[in-house]
Amino acid sequence: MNAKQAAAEKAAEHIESGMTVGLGTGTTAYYAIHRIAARVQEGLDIRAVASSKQSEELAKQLGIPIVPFAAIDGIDVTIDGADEVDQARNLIKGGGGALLREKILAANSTAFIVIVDESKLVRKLGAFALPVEIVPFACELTTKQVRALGCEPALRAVDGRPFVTDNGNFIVDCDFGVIDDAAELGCKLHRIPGVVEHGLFVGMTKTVIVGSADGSVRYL
Ligand SMILES: O=C[C@H](O)[C@H](O)[C@H](O)COP(=O)(O)O
Repeated sequence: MNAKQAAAEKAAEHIESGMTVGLGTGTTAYYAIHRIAARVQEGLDIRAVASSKQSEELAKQLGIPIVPFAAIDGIDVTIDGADEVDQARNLIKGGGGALLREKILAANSTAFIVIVDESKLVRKLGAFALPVEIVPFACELTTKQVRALGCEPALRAVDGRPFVTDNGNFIVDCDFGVIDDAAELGCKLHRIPGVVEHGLFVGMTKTVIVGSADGSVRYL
């Protein structure tokens, strides 16, 4: 078992029958979805809402009952990965482009469990370029305002074309260097018209499960 799988499988133990479960996105959440699906096959009775089309497809293929966002009024537990985790459990997310739906799930969850391997742990956020989701029609103007906050934004592209999120938006990956005050930066980004959401998750989780290569896990 690898480190991501170890963290994911420990997180899946937190799910009980009757719960509404938020499914994250990415290579670590992938293992959680598989483990949850195995538990569903064993009789676990849950419904789930997915943070991306990719995770929704996977969950459906594996037999997890999926409901749309509009069908729920809250989530019991969301399990998701992260790109960086600092010592105060603040996160950078969005490496896979799913940050908007992920943040909505996290903000509406009683418990938000983050699953990572040791490589994601940092003293301060910022080595990973911060993903910021922006509206396509004002891409240049919005990016200019984001740049004025002190970063070098790069429009995310795939095969030479802008990457488009599940919500029809673009992502700019913003290198701010070390982020001293993530909450303040998050507020500044939210003030820019055209910014839909950013990948700073500040004070949103109390539970980070860190997996190690030997298959052991610890809670941060
Ligand atoms: O948009 C993607 C998400 O925020 C992912 O949870 C994050 O990028 C971590 O992904 P992975 O588990 O693949 O490293």
